[in-house]
Amino acid sequence: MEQPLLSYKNVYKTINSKNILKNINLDVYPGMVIGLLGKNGAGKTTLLRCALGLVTPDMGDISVFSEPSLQINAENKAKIGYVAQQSFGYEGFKIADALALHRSFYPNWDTELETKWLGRFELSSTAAISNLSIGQRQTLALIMAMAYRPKLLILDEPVASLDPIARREFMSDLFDLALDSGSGILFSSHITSDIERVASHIALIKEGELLLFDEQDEIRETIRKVNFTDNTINLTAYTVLAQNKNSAIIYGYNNETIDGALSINPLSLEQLFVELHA
Ligand SMILES: Nc1ncnc2c1ncn2[C@@H]1O[C@H](COP(=O)(O)OP(=O)(O)OP(=O)(O)O)[C@@H](O)[C@H]1O
Repeated sequence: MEQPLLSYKNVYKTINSKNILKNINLDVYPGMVIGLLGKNGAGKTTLLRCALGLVTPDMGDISVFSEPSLQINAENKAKIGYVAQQSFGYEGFKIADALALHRSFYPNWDTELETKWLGRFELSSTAAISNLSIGQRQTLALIMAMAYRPKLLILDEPVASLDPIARREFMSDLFDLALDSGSGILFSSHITSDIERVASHIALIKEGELLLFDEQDEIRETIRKVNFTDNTINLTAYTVLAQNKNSAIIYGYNNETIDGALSINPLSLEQLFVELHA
């Protein structure tokens, strides 16, 4: 059977007595583009940093290319692309020099892709990195992470500072990369429309818990908001993601009748996100 590129098994992390990650189980396989959606402080960055061995879990196992994440060898490290939420080195460099240095670490560097993206995002190779805007720095960081066609790409809010056109183009490239190179991509975002546009799978994290992880199509088709007056309604056939006196968010709905339901409505990803945080 195909091995996951990245696998979290029963992962817990506590920082300063606060439970930041609670029993995370998640597998990233080749071809998957997983959108990790969660509020500020939900644990997205911590989850991503655990995969890179930058944060050590208290319990559970994380493997990357079937190796423990805390002991990834150099060959496997070169197959991972990572763009952090902020921070970008190469201050004092021109774009061309920074790219030349970065490229020298990666034998599989795709120069054509580099040139195409520099052109597309209007980055001049003679520009000084210290003069770039935040969005331009983010774009360059993305080029640096993607041009060696990593097998596993981990992106922490990769497009937050990009304008809508750049975001759209970058997101579509991301999807192509996964399809062309059989890579797996795990990216965090608050922007539900971006996730809807490119993610094959959605992982929804709330207060350190993965509430939902599945194919986007499955989520779209089987998530419903059920309204009712009598909260003895029987929803045991479904995964209930949230419930109050008069409504519930259920998962696994297949167009059947639910006795006692006043209405059963589909939800967009944004509506689902809002409902789960109400
Ligand atoms: N090194 C740390 N020391 C103390 N608290 C931390 C540390 N790292 C993370 N946390 C806490 O863990 C929680 C999750 O943080 P994390 O950065 O993973 O969230 P996030 O979902 O990425 O948030 P955002 O969308 O705002 O980037 C937050 O409450 C944060 O304050």
